[in-house]
Amino acid sequence: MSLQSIKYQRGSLEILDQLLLPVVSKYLPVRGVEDGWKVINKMQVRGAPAIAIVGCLSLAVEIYPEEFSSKKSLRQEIEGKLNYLVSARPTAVNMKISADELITLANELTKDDAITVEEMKQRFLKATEAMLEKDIADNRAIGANGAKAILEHVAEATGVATAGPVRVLTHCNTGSLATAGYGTALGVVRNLSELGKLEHVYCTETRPYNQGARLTAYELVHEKLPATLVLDSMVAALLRVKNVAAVVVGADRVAANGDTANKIGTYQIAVVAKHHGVPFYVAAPLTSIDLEIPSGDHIIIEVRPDREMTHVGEHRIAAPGINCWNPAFDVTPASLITGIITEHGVFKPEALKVEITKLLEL
Ligand SMILES: CSC[C@H]1O[C@H](OP(=O)(O)O)[C@H](O)[C@@H]1O
Repeated sequence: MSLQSIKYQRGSLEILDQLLLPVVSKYLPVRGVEDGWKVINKMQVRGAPAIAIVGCLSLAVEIYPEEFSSKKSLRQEIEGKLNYLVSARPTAVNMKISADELITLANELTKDDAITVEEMKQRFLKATEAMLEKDIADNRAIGANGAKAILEHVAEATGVATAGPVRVLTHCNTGSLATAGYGTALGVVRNLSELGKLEHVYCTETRPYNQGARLTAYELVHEKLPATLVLDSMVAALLRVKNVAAVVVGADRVAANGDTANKIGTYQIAVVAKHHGVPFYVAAPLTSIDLEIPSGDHIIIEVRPDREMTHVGEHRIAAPGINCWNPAFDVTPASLITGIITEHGVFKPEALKVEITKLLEL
């Protein structure tokens, strides 16, 4: 059984079909952009960073064997196909940010008379391929920064010099199955474990797609981490009786003021964490932070098919004819977020825009 969500070599891309996990581990070929759009839209691959990487690599495998008559035609192909891929799922910003960066690269190479059309294609392929290793490196940095921040917060809150092993709660799936590897919020959990500082991790089932029950639990059991699955409805009771030291979740789009769109259910977990005085952290690479939108009010929330709620596989679990509301995400206001964990450090929401702007100007 594999935890590798993406398998790529130049000219070939496969994704682990996450709709079949954890029962069946099956890889699907992605032969081009149309396949890429479909596997993202159907959530056969999901997770903000993985969406961007699979989307961009689907274009890489499509143009790899092609000959282009001019740099202009290659640039037009790159721009048109990347903008199409952005439409596969609207909430996560990673695909949009990656598309904009690669289109900027294509424009720069088009203008550079010293670059041939074949050299331009090779430079584009290398730029998309670099996303894989960069994502893993970013996630390892997020893991280390997040574990340090949580342990420091707990030490200060409990008046000890060094915090002992801690219990944490996470939501949805933010691990190797949502990224190129190691994960964001689950990367923080992995780093705590590597430090010998993970007493226990609780993961929510995360209805209706069940990313927690099917994917996060799968990753945690696979790595033999001390973990317990809880229902989404159990979070308040869990925080009241189980001495959870911190909550750490992922992000699909963080606005400039720190408001964060993440899997549906995140907002209510943040409210419950506030009530119980439990610090609430968001783990997000810079590729999930959208400084172009001022607040979470501007984030488009994807609404998915009713069937995801009314059925588990082919088995109907809801009364025929009932209306459904199935937003895939909600927005947690910055006021409920203790810190935003990035590969460059952990930032207070109110400091995010200034700090990220400084980083981007470097
Ligand atoms: C590092 S994954 C970020 C984010 O993506 C997941 O959503 P989905 O499974 O619908 O793609 C979830 O919101 C994770 O927190």
